[in-house]
Amino acid sequence: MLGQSVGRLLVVLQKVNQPQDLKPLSMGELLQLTEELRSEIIRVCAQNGGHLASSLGAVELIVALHRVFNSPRDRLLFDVGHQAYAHKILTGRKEVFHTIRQEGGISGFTKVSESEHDAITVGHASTSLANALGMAIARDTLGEDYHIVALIGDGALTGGMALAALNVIGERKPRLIIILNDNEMSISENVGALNRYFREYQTKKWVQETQKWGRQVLEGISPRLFGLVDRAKEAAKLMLHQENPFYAWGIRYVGPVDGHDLPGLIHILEQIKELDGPTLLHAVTRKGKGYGVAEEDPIYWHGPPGFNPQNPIKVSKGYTWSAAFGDAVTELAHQEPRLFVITPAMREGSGLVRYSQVHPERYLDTGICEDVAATTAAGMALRGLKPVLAIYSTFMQRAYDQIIHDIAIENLPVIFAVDRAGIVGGDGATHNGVFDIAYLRTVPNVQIAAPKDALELRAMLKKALELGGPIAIRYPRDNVEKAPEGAWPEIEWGRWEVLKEGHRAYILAFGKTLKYALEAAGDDPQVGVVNARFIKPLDKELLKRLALAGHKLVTTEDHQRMGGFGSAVLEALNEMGLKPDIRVLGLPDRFFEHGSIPRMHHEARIDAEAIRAALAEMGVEAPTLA
Ligand SMILES: CC(=O)c1sc(CCOP(=O)(O)OP(=O)(O)O)c(C)[n+]1Cc1cnc(C)nc1N
Ligand SMILES: [Mg+2]
Repeated sequence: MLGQSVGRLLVVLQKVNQPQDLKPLSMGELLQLTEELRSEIIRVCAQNGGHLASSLGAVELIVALHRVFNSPRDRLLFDVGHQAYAHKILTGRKEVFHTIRQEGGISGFTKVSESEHDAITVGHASTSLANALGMAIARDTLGEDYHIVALIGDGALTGGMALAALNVIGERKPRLIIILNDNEMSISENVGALNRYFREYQTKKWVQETQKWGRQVLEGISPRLFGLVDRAKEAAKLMLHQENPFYAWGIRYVGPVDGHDLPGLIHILEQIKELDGPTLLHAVTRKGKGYGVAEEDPIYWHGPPGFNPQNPIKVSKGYTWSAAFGDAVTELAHQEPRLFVITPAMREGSGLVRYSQVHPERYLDTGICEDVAATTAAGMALRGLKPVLAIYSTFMQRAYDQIIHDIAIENLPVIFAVDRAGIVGGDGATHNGVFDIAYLRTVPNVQIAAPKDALELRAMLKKALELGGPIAIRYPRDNVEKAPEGAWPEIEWGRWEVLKEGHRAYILAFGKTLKYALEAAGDDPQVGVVNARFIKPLDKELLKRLALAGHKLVTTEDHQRMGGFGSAVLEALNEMGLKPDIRVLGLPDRFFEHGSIPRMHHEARIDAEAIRAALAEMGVEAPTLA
């Protein structure tokens, strides 16, 4: 069942370019608009890929928000921002919506520099509430008057930033509205005590509704009896209300309401906008609403690649580094009973679905809270486990202090399986994993490695378990050749690998840029290639040997040049009093938006052409083709 939205004519949407165009529409037109928005979101996600299920589930909420409030005067904040496709269409970007996440196109998340209607720049979860708090304080301090509404998903609400912001909001009580978009899903099924509570609460709410029905029946029989039931109902409501966690946070709670009931949402938002202080509206939605396959499998359709909207079938992304990690750690856990894997809400993305099924007793999804995940790993390590924290490079930024304070100082045996290291493509600047070498290598005790293939990944994981201490093993968003099951090669820790000899120059590369190095060297006898698979510690012995032999050196990395691997090499050469001719290639000091990874690598000057240019600058010209 596809859902009625596919391929609709955009009759009402033709009349809507800006949010104020919603005001004169009839309820019938608004309802049709929701279907047309769904049709447009499906059409564009089919061609571009993107966050389909999340955006389909938030359509009514977004139409209601733009009907009731007045963006950009009123500030509408979207947590993570991946569910805001309808918002983008309704706020002057209808004509460019088809460029979303494409080279030079609009961002897949809300972005302040993209539109006055985008209140915050996002991509990482759980930031909307603190932003809303700050905006409310600014508004009130400056004596201004406008509404602030933050739409946050149940997954994003598992983030510590969000929960801590509630604590501050509930005490300061600024006038703001929080809409909890509760679809029981993060990317995977949502986790956590709050999530469980909401499920129970909804059941209790059903009981309340049943009581209401019962009251109407009783009213017909005996007003006295009705009075008893009414008092019982009030008591139940009080109990529910007091049990309601937002009550403890000092935040008015309204709900749960049907997040797809557009008239109901508009009505209740009209009421809530008049209230002072903080109000949380709990809206229950269905992820993927209106598109059958996405409703049935919101996990796959959370962020699918392109698809045929008339015949949407799942496509395999090929064998990825994430899958290689998942296979390796699933096998390793059979060999090492103390191994325990933690993911901060990225089970699918980190390749852990099978691991979580094979070793459920040694698997933890903490929800979207990388800080908690890291320190939980510390606690496990302190008491004898060997935790592996599977974490994206970009999201590990959320755990920086925990890595230093809770893990590195005591040199605890925690392995970081750092996925999506490097530029990631469609998700853009908020998701590029291009800072981890810089922010990790300055931390004492932390070691950093980057395997060239799935076999080296296995070798590094196994060796890291033996070595202990905090060890980050980083790998890119890419496909990789599958390693044979049961293959556990040895590796000489800290030693680089010469892949090709050269008599004048050597390229030092690792991870994704290794293929650029091999491409640049080709069969040029002048130029050698080193798999610099250990970033900390460097292989200073080999580095010294190359420098003393008078070789020119080029380093290249899919990471910020500042503070990256090349910086480490320069520091080491300086320490050793060596001054070879060297060029350090890496990402320049700016952000890279969404787009084609190879093209961005080319633009960043870290690819084969840039390597050859650097060699030529040092007098090592590529051999002219015979
Ligand atoms: C896009 C992205 O990177 C998403 S979307 C998402 C699930 C959000 O669930 P929520 O319930 O808030 O929304 P829903 O999809 O509408 O159900 C996660 C975990 N992530 C990855 C992620 C991980 N960790 C952090 C700090 N930020 C993000 N964005
Ligand atoms: Mg959700």
